[in-house]
Amino acid sequence: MSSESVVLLETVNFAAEKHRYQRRKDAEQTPYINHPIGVARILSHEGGITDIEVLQAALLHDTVEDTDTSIGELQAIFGQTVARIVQEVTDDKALPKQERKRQQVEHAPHASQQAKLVKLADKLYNLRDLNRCTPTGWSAERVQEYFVWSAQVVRGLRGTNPALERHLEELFKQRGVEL
Ligand SMILES: Nc1nc2c(ncn2[C@@H]2O[C@H](COP(=O)(O)OP(=O)(O)O)[C@@H](OP(=O)(O)OP(=O)(O)O)[C@H]2O)c(=O)[nH]1
Ligand SMILES: [Mn+2]
Repeated sequence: MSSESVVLLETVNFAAEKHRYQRRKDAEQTPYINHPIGVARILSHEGGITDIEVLQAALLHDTVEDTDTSIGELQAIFGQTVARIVQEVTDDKALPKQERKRQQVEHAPHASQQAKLVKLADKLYNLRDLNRCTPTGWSAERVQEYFVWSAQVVRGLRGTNPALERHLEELFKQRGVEL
């Protein structure tokens, strides 16, 4: 087996252990790990991305935001580049939700190319997930608002990956949201 396959298995195993007790917000309570795996898979399968550190960061992208994982821990195990990409896509959960959402829009254009790729795939996965089913307790208005806010973030990520951006554009168009 190639050394990159070994690295990816170590990474997906780490993420699976960290997200072990988390579930998605859908009625079936899908295991949360399906999301980071799906984000990494969008990057490789649809985005044509082969940069191993980007794929690792995709697998780990919600560990710091949503589990007890620290950036230092990621740096020690997976190295500085992977840790830095995850840091760039991690929201500060100490901030009020509205401020967190505003900062994503503000920070998107200044992120590294690697972080922009992870962000694009994250949004693409979550928007497709919203089309698949509505999270428990979400109104149709809240779903539409998530599309409108996502378009504001994606606007700042443009010029990064044509294939992913084309898919996102189509999803916004279906919702009547201007990109
Ligand atoms: N569409 C969808 N999303 C779900 C589901 N379960 C969990 N999520 C997560 O919920 C987040 C979006 O919900 P919000 O209410 O806007 O945000 P919050 O959880 O941070 O408060 C996303 O976080 P994120 O990945 O960190 O992205 P971001 O939206 O914060 O950028 C997404 O991964 C689900 O069943 N469907
Ligand atoms: Mn995510």
